[in-house]
Amino acid sequence: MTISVPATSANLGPGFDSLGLAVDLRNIVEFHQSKFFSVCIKGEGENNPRLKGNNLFVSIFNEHYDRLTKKKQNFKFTFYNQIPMSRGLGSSSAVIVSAIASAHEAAGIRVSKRRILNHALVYESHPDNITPAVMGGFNAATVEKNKVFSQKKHLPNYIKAVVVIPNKPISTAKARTLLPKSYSKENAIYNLSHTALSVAAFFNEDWEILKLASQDRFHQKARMKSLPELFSVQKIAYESGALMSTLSGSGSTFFSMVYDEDSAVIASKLKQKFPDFIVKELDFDNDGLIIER
Ligand SMILES: Nc1ncnc2c1ncn2[C@@H]1O[C@H](COP(=O)(O)OP(=O)(O)OP(=O)(O)O)[C@@H](O)[C@H]1O
Ligand SMILES: N[C@@H](CCO)C(=O)O
Repeated sequence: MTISVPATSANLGPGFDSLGLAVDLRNIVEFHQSKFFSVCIKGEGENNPRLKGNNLFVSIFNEHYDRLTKKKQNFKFTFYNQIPMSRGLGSSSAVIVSAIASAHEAAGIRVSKRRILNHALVYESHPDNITPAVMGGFNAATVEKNKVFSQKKHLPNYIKAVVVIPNKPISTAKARTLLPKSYSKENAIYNLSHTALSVAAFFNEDWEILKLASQDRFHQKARMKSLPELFSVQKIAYESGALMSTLSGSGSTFFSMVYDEDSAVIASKLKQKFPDFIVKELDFDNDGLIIER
């Protein structure tokens, strides 16, 4: 059985805890029943001894497998990880979604994507990463009574993502403590109107308005101060022709949306200016969670 889940970029500027999209960078897990429990990791996290034992995936998998089957069973898991951890590309969401989907498959229970998404909400209370991780594409999402309500837009292949991944991990939990406890009415209206405009722009494929629509007053500045090079990353991305350029999730990655034809030039300028950071040109992902039986 193979389960794969894409990386995601959340917030997209003003849409704090509500907007997100999926990019074509995946964590894949293969597993089968076995006499002994074992974990083999290839790619991101392969040198991290903490992931070899009862990691986030394994604990969520066991919780759901035990609940669904009322049985204990050992599995051999092999992970092929492409999503860098704690860089704002939704590594935790990918792991959560993958573990829940894997447990249902292992138990022989077919379940809808919507139900997997609602289970994921138990482990990550904001829906902006878990929704595109499950559904793919661009998503606007909210939570009511412990359920995710979301709308998806398929992203066309003539736009691409350019992500700049600094060598500094940022924990989401810690990055959330940097934010103000309250916002002024003026700033709340600013973010509300820019989020509304962003959603309309995505659904109408009006990419040129995103530079303006994706401005934010809730979280980016406070978080970017912990890695001030990000202000230059954003400036260079815009000078080179990016359609929008925003902190990805809680950072440290910076996400830019670009026209396909500009992608190589923008990525090469960013690589030249930030040789210590990883720069990747990525397609958007419209599939989300994929289960191969
Ligand atoms: N491949 C993995 N295997 C097991 N656990 C993982 C894996 N990737 C991430 N995690 C867990 O998720 C944590 C990182 O989650 P965190 O929310 O801080 O970052 P992120 O999801 O990468 O960023 P963001 O939510 O801003 O997009 C790690 O410390 C680890 O506990
Ligand atoms: N909306 C979340 C995304 C990171 O998981 C945040 O910015 O804290």
